[in-house]
Amino acid sequence: MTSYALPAPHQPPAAEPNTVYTVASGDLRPAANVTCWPTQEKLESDLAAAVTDLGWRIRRGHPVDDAKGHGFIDSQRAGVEVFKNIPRKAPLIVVEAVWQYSHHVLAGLRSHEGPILVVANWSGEFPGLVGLLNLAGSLTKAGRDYSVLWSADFTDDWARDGLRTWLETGTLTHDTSHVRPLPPLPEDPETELGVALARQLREEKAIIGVFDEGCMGMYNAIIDDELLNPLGIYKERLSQSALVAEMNKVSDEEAQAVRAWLDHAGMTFHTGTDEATELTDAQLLSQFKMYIAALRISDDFGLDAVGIQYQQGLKDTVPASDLAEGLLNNVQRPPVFSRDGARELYPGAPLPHFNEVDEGVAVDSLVTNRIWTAMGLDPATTLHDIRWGEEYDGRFVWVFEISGSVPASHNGGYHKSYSMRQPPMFFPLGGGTLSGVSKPGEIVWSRVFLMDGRLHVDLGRATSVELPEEETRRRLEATNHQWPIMHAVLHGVTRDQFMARHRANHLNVAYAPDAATADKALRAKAALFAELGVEVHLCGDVEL
Ligand SMILES: C[C@H](O)[C@@H](O)[C@@H](O)C(=O)CO
Repeated sequence: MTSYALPAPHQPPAAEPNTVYTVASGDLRPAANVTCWPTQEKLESDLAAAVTDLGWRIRRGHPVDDAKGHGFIDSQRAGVEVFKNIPRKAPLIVVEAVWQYSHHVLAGLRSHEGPILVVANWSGEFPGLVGLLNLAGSLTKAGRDYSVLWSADFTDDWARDGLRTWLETGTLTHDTSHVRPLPPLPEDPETELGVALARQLREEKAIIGVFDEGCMGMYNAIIDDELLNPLGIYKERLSQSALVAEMNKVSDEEAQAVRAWLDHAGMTFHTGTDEATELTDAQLLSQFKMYIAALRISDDFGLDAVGIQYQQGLKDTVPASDLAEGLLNNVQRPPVFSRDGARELYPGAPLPHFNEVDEGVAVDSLVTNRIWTAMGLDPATTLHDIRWGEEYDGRFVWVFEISGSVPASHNGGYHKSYSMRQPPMFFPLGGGTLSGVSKPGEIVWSRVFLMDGRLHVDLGRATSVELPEEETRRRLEATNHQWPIMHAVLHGVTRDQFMARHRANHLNVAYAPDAATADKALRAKAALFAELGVEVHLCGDVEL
């Protein structure tokens, strides 16, 4: 008999027959959880109706907290506790109408032994589809099997059939026949360029600056050094507090000069005076200080790309990082000098910025910057959230909409770009966006992701299309009108194929002047990644 205080083994409850358990992962920010809760309730009741009609019972795995005003799992700890009371082998549905932090549920999902389904409502109102895609990417990285499903309200046959299949078999497979492995590439100038740039990267190495790794539970967005370093890419781990310290050293005059440059370039700032709900001149001044500080620290550390987490910690300290991020990603941007004024920093070039410190985006932005620059193209690149989409005029047109900024060239220049206050529920201290409607044109889209312990990249082609002003407005109002939007038509990939395959909430986009050049740039990118040992997948109609 031991005298030690042995913990009593935990006994999860046994699964009940014909019962499906549900959990809902939320944001960390109470304002977001409370605001989004009615929409989540509606999705949960739609789903429950469908599950019940199929002859199953639904049981919520955790109660609604009346004092908090919502029923979301709002921290990793809360998730760990919830999963203690969920039968290990029961079928489990993660239900998401909102942007959620995957790490709230990842610990529980990793050790869950029953089938897992992640569902979201096909709606732009809140980033629920974005939440689903992040969890899918995170589970893929974790090597945990799961299925996914989406529907406007779970009354349609497609969703009900899918639900039935998952309930009966524990798995749901979608058509992903649009994905194929990279065939041998032709020996041409694009392949030569991709291979040469890959070798340069591996030999000469690059450094990405990461201001506080691991944003909003995005486990999929952290690439281990062991997988990153063989590409020639190394992380410089930086603290957001150093960024604030550096911001405090920037003078008001320097920040005002950035504002004056942008005013002169024709950018519109929608300002007011109420700090709580409007964009103010003071918020903007702080954002320009961040832009200057980020460049100075990047110069100090010799960075080739930089990412600012912002959404934890910094969101309670200074206004949004987005405006700085959009500026960094553009070729034409307000000049910034070293502290002694002697040198312009990164003159005439973007410093690729990866929003939300998504390291898959970091790798992608870095190589895109190099390929596009070498080809003499505009290297401005950005990530977008895969937010939502609907048919327009017989085509499925995606709403790609990142939560705050794109390089101005994507909007057709600063004179077509505007800045609006970030939504208070996510951004208590405000700050402006760098928004606009992405110009029509040919694009290459891509996503670097982790699967089976390896790096992969999906590559495809798309067209950014122009929609009538009224339809653009409708789409903005149906989502976040403050954020930059791209109307994207993917080449040879249906809505459901894309949703089924994509392993992240983000994708990268870069423009080319015409279709033939976009195909060439994609080819160079494929060659570069293949040379680096990244597994390349071509998605949809891709001309090699
Ligand atoms: C402000 C929100 O938290 C956003 O950051 C979120 O919707 C995302 O963009 C996730 O990619």
